Amino acid sequence: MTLTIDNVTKSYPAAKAAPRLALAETSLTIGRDEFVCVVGPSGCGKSTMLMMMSGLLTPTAGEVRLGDKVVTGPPAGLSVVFQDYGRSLFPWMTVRRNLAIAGKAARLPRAEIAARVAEALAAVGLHGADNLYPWQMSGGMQQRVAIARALVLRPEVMLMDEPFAAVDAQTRADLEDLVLKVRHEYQMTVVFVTHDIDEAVYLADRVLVLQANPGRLVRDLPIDLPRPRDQVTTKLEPRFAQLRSEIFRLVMRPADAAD
Ligand SMILES: Nc1ncnc2c1ncn2[C@@H]1O[C@H](COP(=O)(O)OP(=O)(O)OP(=O)(O)O)[C@@H](O)[C@H]1O
Repeated sequence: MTLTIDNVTKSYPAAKAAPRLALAETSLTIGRDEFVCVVGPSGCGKSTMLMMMSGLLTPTAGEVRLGDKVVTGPPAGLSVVFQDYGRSLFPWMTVRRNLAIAGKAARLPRAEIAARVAEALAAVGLHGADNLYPWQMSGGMQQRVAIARALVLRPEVMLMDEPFAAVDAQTRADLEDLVLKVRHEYQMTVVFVTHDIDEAVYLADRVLVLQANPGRLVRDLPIDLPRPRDQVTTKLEPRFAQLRSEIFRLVMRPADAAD
């Protein structure tokens, strides 16, 4: 399904000041099966854009569409994974129950939920972890559980908001490869917000660069690196370094610099 942002503006009300313009007049289309990373300095509206795609926030002007339907609340066929797995998983529930709850909310039959939970746990490499509690697992394992829970819905679109920002470098590299694998297996469109430019270049088919004050899209850059990707050889490619420098310059330049 195509995800469309059509001339979207978002401002937040402020108590004793003019509303804060978080994202200004932004338009873009994300095609089926694309992997799009969103980068930009802090406060440029990355999470705001993602939350409007998820239907958890409403645009002040313009519209978001999934397929030909305007997004007015959390749509079917779309899952979100947040950075803070500690808060998004229920610590008093086993892994199996944490995943099953997503299927119950979608009113799936019990047998279907059980099959999807097993499938999702196998997809993230946690086969056999059903009866553990989140607090018995490492941060990386908990984020795998959060990804598995998103997969239970077999989403067409997965939105990820800095999902690997809180884990160590090796775990992060493993999780990056995991997300490339499950994206392929579940044939999902992925929109992935990150502060890490290397991560964006490694994962994405396209990188969207935003700038702040107000948040706006300044570059939509195709990532022409060969697939399948590999943490060592891909990151040592001269083209990887060129793309990373181009994006770094865009992210770091002053917001009022001419295009
Ligand atoms: N609920 C809110 N109420 C008021 N202002 C908000 C709210 N959420 C975000 N903002 C403001 O909107 C702007 C964009 O915020 P947003 O979190 O989308 O940026 P971001 O690029 O994701 O930032 P970061 O990289 O630091 O997470 C910021 O100036 C932020 O302070």
